[in-house]
Amino acid sequence: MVSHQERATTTISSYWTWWWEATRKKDLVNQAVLTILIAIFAILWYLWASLRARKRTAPLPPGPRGLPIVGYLPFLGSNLHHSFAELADIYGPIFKLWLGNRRCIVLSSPSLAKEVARDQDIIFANRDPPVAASITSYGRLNIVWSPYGSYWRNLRKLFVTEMLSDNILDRCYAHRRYEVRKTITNVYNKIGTPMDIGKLSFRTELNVMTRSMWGDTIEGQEESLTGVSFRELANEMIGLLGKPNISDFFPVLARFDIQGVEREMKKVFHFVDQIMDHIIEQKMKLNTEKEERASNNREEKDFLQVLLDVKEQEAAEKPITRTQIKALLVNILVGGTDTTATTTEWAMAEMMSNPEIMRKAQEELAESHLPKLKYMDSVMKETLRLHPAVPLLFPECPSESCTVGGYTVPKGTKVFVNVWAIHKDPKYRDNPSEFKPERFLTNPSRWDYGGNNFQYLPFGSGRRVCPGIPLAERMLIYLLASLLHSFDWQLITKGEDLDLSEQFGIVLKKRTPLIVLPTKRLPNSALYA
Ligand code: HEM
Repeated sequence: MVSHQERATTTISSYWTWWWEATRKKDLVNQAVLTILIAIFAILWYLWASLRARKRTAPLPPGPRGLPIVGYLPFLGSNLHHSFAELADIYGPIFKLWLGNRRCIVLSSPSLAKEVARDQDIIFANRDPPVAASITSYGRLNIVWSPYGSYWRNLRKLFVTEMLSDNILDRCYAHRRYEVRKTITNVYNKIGTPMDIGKLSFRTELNVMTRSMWGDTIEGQEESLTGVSFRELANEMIGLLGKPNISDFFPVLARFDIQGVEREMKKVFHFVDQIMDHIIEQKMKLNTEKEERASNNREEKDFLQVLLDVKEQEAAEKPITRTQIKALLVNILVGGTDTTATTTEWAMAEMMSNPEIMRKAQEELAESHLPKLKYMDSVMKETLRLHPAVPLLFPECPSESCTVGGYTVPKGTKVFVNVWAIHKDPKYRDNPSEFKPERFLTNPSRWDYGGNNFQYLPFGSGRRVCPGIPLAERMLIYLLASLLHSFDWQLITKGEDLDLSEQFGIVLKKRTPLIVLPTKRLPNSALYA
């Protein structure tokens, strides 16, 4: 029996012989016929192959149509995460829409979040910074906006090992303690006066962060330097980062800066940059003054000092420039303060609406110390479930076209993961709109912050998961526990229904600030000093 393969080989070789013969004998007719046949065959084969490939490519996800040029922008409400959740109810957990001339895809289920954050994490490890963020990151030189690659990896590693190791965080406890005690004394001195919890938390967390980063290098000097306090500048910067900007939806219009966001940010950032330079110079001056400073004594170093030491190591494998140091410091300040302050405000607001939960948390404080505050930990987890500080994470931008949930996601699409919607999906929890810390008490290891359980992602997941988790956890619990331990809190108008509505931005804020009245709780006034 002659096999198919043998038969095919015989056929090809007989054609080849014919072609060879025709060429040898210079039989031009046969030669031309053959060439045309081969060309036709090649074209047909190419068409057939590309048709098959096209058939195999998955379709784009479904989604609303929108208008020419502006896309779906005019139909979205001010709370983008709510609008996306409503569209997911209609089109399913993966849908596509155009925002201006940017194609966007929104994912709203744990399994889809897993596909991008774990199964295809390298493709989705890139981000697309808004114009304002490009300015505050000195052109993508910080951790959050730098492209995925060795620069990002080294910077993140430096941050995690030099600022976030358990050892260093425990050492920084003194800074947290100092700043939180300062806040408690201030509140005590103003007892009976209404307090804005968001502002109070922001001031405290900002001071904790700056103290951990550069100690008291410029304490009180920044205002005389720029005429504005660092707190006001940080606030303005965060406001501008969260402002919807036409330039981000229509990159071709970016150079016109129609809303002036870029101009405004450059103005604010000029002052921030000045302060950063001043801090670095002061630090370097202090170092030369204290020549015999125990430079090898890691115990004494703050984060800026560690970075300056890396900069000075000329032979360092991965040297760092002054601009990169500034980019990193600003990143940590912006990323670490508003998120923690806003979460503290939400936790207080939810507890003010649920006095029984507040009572249980205060009771636990009377009995246990910080590391053992299981109920308080559940309050924080539940707060971040209902009000995740970054509800759509930072949009990812796939580096190549790929398939997610059976649909094509083209390269360069903006991909949002609606964590807020996942957290409130009744498929995964009972009464999802109810504030109920008890749901985190049973099986707490199932609900860690590390992004391993795709039903709960307040800090994101995958390669670009928030590296600040250990610091955030400590800052959140310590401040909240201190406020509850030292004071009782009342709403200004007794029996008023607290407004718990949200305002979307780079951080998910409470629409109306939480203003409450503190009263003394501890028996001994000396405990407030
Ligand atoms: C309540 C507190 C916080 C929340 C809810 C939060 C949330 C997040 C989220 C959702 C991301 C994006 C993750 C992703 O895309 O998968 C992120 C990234 C980041 N966060 Fe946080 N964060 C908090 C506190 C902090 C703190 C205290 C710091 C620093 C001290 C910090 C520094 C960063 C940085 C540097 C990134 C960028 C990581 C990267 O791109 O590799 N965050 N955070």
